[in-house]
Amino acid sequence: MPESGVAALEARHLTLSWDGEHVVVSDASLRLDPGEVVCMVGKSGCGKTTILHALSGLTMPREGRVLLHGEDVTGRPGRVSYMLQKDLLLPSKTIVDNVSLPLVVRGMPKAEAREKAAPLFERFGLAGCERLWPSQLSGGMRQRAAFLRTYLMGNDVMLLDEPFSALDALTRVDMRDWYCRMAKELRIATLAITHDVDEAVSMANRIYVLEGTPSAGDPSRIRAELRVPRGEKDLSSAEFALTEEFLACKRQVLSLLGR
Ligand SMILES: Nc1ncnc2c1ncn2[C@@H]1O[C@H](COP(=O)(O)OP(=O)(O)OP(=O)(O)O)[C@@H](O)[C@H]1O
Repeated sequence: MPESGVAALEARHLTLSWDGEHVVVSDASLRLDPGEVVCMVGKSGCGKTTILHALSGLTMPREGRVLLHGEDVTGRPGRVSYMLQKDLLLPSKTIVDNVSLPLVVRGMPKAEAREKAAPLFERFGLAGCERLWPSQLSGGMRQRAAFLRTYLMGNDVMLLDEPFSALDALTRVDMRDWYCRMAKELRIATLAITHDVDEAVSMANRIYVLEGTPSAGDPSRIRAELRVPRGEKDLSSAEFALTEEFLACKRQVLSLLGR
């Protein structure tokens, strides 16, 4: 159940447009509670990334507000952690310098930033990788480094744009499990965009389904908010994906998407 207290991140009645004229997303309200993983699915071009931009403060909504732990952060970037589709690690920096970059950019001396990042390497499955170059890591390890850098960027709210899409199928399954465990332990509230319905249902506590075709003048809105019936057993995402409950929920999402 959503917690009754203040949401980690809340969007109230967002109406979004790129040019101030054409509405891409209309009246979208959503919330993330501390420590929960929420996914957002919808057809290509329906406005998922547009919503993440507004939630991250990179763009100003035409209408509506964004609240971070109850504080109005509408149009104020740098308050939540936002990870783009590509890992974008800088090839000329070691992993420790890549992940501590957000702290250095904010003015922290390099040595102090490295010290702050160091204890998290183990938790992010990167122990021993501090001095390696991005090219020496596998795709999954690079993605872990990107998660750690994103985590150091802000606070306990992560916005992820298709975080696992560049990984091979098996690595993706492992990474979903790892991410969900790690996010639960660190109480990171996550909103992840994915095109993969299996991924959404296997990872999320809740799923927002978007509908609409803004390019055809039909602004997107949140069609449904589904609670994923994960049960009390604390199954990993891979284990949950083998249950009847998973299949029933997947059918429901696919039907809402018109498939
Ligand atoms: N920088 C931009 N300037 C103008 N229009 C944009 C910009 N970015 C996106 N759009 C338009 O806004 C609409 C929503 O795009 P958005 O990228 O948010 O969709 P999406 O659901 O994330 O798509 P996908 O799943 O393909 O990544 C599209 O019609 C797109 O062409």
